[in-house]
Amino acid sequence: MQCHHFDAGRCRSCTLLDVAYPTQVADKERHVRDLLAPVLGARARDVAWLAPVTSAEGGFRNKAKMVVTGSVEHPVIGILGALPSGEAGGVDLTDCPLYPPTLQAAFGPLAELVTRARLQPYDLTPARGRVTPRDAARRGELKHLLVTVSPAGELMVRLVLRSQEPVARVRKHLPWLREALPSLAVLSVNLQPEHKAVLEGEREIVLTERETLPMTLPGAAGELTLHLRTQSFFQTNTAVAAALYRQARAWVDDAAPASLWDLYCGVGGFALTCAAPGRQVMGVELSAEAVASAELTRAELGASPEGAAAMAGVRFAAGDATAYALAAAPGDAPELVIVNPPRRGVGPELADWLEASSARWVLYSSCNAVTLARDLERMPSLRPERARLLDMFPQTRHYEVLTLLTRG
Ligand SMILES: C[S@@+](CC[C@H](N)C(=O)[O-])C[C@H]1O[C@@H](n2cnc3c(N)ncnc32)[C@H](O)[C@@H]1O
Repeated sequence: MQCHHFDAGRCRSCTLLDVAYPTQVADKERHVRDLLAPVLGARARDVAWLAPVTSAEGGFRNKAKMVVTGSVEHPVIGILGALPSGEAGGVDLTDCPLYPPTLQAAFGPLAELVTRARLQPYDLTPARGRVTPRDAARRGELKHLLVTVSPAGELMVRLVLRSQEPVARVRKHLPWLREALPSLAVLSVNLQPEHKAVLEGEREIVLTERETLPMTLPGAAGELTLHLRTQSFFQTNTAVAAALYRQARAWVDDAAPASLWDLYCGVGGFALTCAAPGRQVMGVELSAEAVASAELTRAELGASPEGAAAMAGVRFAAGDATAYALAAAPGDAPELVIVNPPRRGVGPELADWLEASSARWVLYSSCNAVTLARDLERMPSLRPERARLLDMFPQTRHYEVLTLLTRG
């Protein structure tokens, strides 16, 4: 992949851009095997590694998390980086080649919305000394633009604002935005009043009638449409996410558990893919918005004659995954537990509970092999039997790895 921002030194996010793609994938597989080898010891030889799932080298990111700098008249949508002058400032990344053309095309109309609705970009540089009310007023309103594109090319746009003050102006210009950006499905304002480096706040105001973005993925048996509400996690690379859920479904079907949990379930990708008639499925997730998204998909799938039997046993709950597991006696565990935690891993408490539990299989999907190795160390009774690397994040050192652990 070629990138003029990388070549000019304006953006260095793609740390592997100089490395040929097949070498990136081979290095990642070596990395995860090397990390797991000391933890697994002789058991490392028994792991059946499937060929890695590769990705398109560019245009694969379904979500842009952009900082907005510059002025109302000339907003800069991109990142905070080093300007040629050496000072920190906004770097325009609207043509970043990691985004598909449908996502790149959204930034022109969105920049114009900033100007029309007078959305003063927020000054994200750290405040020096005492901040007077006048300084605070000058610091602006618009912090980030969060844009997600669905496989059908529809968009969810979230404006992260300091306060509610500009919301009426955004509403006023919504009819214009719909015309300028016909692919707009969901527009919302997220309020993040604090002056700190946090991407988004807790409060969300949805300005469109539609509240969810349908993400239609090729599934194991036909298509699967997952609903995505605001404030819900979705895997970054839609095509590789679809492959991840298909692989999970294949391994779960081989194990054929009568009951399973999907911990850290997000909008329910694993739970809904792995549901089957007669199978009890419980998804647990911290974000209430993500759980509402998963519930909506379950209801939709359950309304069709083909889906009704599979969805009959599916439930979701909002809450902490570890607390949910620890509230159950280890002997009451389901036959199979899927875990897909954030980068920090499942942590010692949940790993110890899984180790002591009656679960016969754990399907662990990890975006950080360092914490995966640490968690596996605490689960010596659960032996990785199959594993597969899925290259969710080309051009970077990151990757996803899925492994099926079987109680030895
Ligand atoms: C890597 S994402 C996986 C989401 C989902 N499995 C998927 O495929 O899209 C991790 C998820 O864990 C959720 N999460 C973070 N901390 C959690 C916790 N303590 N308990 C439950 N869920 C949590 C996040 O909101 C996020 O949706």
